[in-house]
Amino acid sequence: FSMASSSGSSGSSGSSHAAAEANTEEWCDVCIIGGGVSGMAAAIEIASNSKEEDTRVVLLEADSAVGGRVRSDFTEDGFILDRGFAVFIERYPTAMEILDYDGLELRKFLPGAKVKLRDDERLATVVDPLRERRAAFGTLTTPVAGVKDKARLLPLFATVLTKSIDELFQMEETDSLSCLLERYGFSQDFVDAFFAPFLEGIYLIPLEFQSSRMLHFVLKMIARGSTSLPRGGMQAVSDQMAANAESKGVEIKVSTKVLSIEKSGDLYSVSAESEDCSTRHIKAKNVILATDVGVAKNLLTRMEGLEGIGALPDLPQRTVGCLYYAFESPAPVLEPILLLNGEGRGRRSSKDFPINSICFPSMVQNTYSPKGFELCSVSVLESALKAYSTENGDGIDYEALDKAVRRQIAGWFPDFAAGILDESVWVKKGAYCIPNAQPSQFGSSHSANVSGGRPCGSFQGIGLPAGLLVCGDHTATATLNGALESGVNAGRGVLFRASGSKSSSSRQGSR
Ligand SMILES: Cc1cc2nc3c(=O)[nH]c(=O)nc-3n(C[C@H](O)[C@H](O)[C@H](O)COP(=O)(O)OP(=O)(O)OC[C@H]3O[C@@H](n4cnc5c(N)ncnc54)[C@H](O)[C@@H]3O)c2cc1C
Repeated sequence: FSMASSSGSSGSSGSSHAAAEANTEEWCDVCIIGGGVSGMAAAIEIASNSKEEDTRVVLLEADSAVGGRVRSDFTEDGFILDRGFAVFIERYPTAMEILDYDGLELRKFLPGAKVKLRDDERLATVVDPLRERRAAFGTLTTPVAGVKDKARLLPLFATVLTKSIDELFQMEETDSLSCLLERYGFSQDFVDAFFAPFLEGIYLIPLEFQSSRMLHFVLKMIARGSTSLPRGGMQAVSDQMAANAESKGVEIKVSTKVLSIEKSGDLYSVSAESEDCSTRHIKAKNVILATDVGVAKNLLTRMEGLEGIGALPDLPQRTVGCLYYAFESPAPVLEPILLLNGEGRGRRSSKDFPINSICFPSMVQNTYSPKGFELCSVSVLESALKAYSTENGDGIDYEALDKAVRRQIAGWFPDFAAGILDESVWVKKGAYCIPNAQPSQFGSSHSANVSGGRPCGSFQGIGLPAGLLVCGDHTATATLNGALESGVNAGRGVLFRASGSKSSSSRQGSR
């Protein structure tokens, strides 16, 4: 991450255990590597359902706090900066099972979006017909969509609402762009103005590289429920999971980076380096590898007998950027709604027009800014970030990107332009570039586009020894829900092994 003007976020209370004893050897039943939401879901599943009362579950997290890609920073002057713009999609089935929504104190976005169209100073409003009952269907998307496009929304919504998630994932797969243009017959103009900025903001990749399964899945989730932000930022999701796991006896050790896994007899030996550079060796009956796909591949490849994993093609990863601005109230848009750049090709996610979407998180959840101030979050996709990569190619020219972003926002809100262009009025609070934000969701043999999660006892088709399991969003869908369900799968895999039962109720396969 690269960021400015913010302090670190709070870690889990498990951090107190992180001070390593030098070169000690420990023992546990389950060692979980990675404290993102998938690893924590696995830990909770095991700790909640283990038949053995004294099952010892240890979770090792390389970073200084849990959460992985679901983290926030808290500035000293009272702003919450999620590490990349993210929303909480309430309808996710596994999130509904695992998380305490009341505890998150969610505040909802308005359904729909406001869209900046080319050559139109006003922002057009797109209303979700299913939840905004006051809107007559014909006026839903004016002026974003023509009459034919409005009519074509009906079969799309009928599909996502009448089919179950599993049925949607079983439909013939194509890329999302072909699906929208050819299967549903939408016009290119409507796709460019609405679907592209909306969906690409969620999946971080152009529609042609995105599975139609994900298109149907995300539309179903959004049509059926609300999107929202937690009171404590997205980090609250991770902190709640960590607290839940710890309350059930899981030991979370942060600042503990796993260097290797070895199999010795029936046990695994996990070596990890702590912050003070001491090494800890943990013997475990079971290991769950809950890191991102790149780290998982590296650790597995170095294990005896699994060297073949190294020859597998790397799963492409998607990068996303996010800029934050703080300014005195009022915000240019007073409703809690997402703003999309619907200006079309060449004027979205390009060098001169880098913005994909904008949000004022403080209008959704007022904890995101101190009283009297607002926060603006600007999402910038990979193609625009590339246009601002530094000469040596390993960084982003944030100063130039910031200028282009301000110019573009000022064009959207001419009445606020002077303040937006003035760095002392709209103060840049943070700039993030998140590489490996999401694994590819389409086009390779192990894309992350599987409902329920792939079998956790293998890595991209290569079987793993008993007791070694893999989870993470790269094994399901590249979403919070995918990560959670893959973690539950892996947890059940461990429980199944412990039970020694032959009758499979585990989720070694799909849920
Ligand atoms: C900016 C952004 C916005 C997003 N927005 C949304 C959204 O709106 N809706 C949605 O559904 N999804 C969204 N996602 C996707 C979602 O956040 C991820 O799919 C999910 O969080 C992945 O969780 P995970 O547990 O699989 O992996 P991770 O979160 O990557 O967790 C892996 C953990 O392993 C740790 N680790 C790595 N190496 C080691 C090691 N050697 N030893 C110990 N620990 C290690 C890492 O530090 C990390 O904590 C977004 C992602 C990003 C980046």
